[in-house]
Amino acid sequence: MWEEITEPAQTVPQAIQTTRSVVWTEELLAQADLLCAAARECSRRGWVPATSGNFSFRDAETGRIFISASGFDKGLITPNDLLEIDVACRVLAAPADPGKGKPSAETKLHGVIYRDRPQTGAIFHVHTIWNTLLSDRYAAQGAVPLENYELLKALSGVTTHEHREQVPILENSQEYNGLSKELAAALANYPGAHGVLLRRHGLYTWGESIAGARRHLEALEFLFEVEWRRLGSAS
Ligand SMILES: CSCCC(=O)C(=O)COP(=O)(O)O
Ligand SMILES: [Zn+2]
Repeated sequence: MWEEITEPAQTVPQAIQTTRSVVWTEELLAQADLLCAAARECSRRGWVPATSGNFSFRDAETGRIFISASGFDKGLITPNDLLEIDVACRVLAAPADPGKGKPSAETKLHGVIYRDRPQTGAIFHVHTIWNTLLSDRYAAQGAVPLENYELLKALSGVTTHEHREQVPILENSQEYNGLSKELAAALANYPGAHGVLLRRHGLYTWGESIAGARRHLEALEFLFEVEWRRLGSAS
């Protein structure tokens, strides 16, 4: 485990006016624990280096959304590092620790996915070597094609390896209003997609539950590595 480093975040989201701390029910806290365990596992696998990555879940019963705070080591995340937001990405409640009072810089992207994929129960964002390389390699084509792999069946709704999964690629940007519109367009243009890549940045994937999002993440990252190695051995 890395020692905690308390450097300030490089990207500073909007200032937050919040007067209350997150109120956890037993059921929500169990989900928060699951999300944080998955995020820490991503860190152990080297998928969220140097404070990158962000994670959220939406409770199916209440519609309440919780997202990771910005700019800290996600390998150390606990439920105390989650903020509650509404569908418009306004902060409703924050951790008591003022250093954790800002939601992910990429909160708006989570909001677009929850809005435009209404069945979504969790969203994971990771920066891996394979997704970063492939997002650049296929940028001109606009999407990474993954086809005829057995592990495609780990993606919800896919029942055969004879499937062509397209993972759309967006140009990276620090301007999140514009990027949100690009993301909404990609979700509309690729209705079957289980993830979206930001070029030279990372992957967003989601699922109907935390376990579903985690399964999609593992499958896509496995397939990205296979695809990159296949391209290398083919040239
Ligand atoms: C050093 S990572 C740069 C920001 C980023 O891409 C990311 O995934 C983490 O941002 P957050 O505000 O969610 O910590
Ligand atoms: Zn990122």
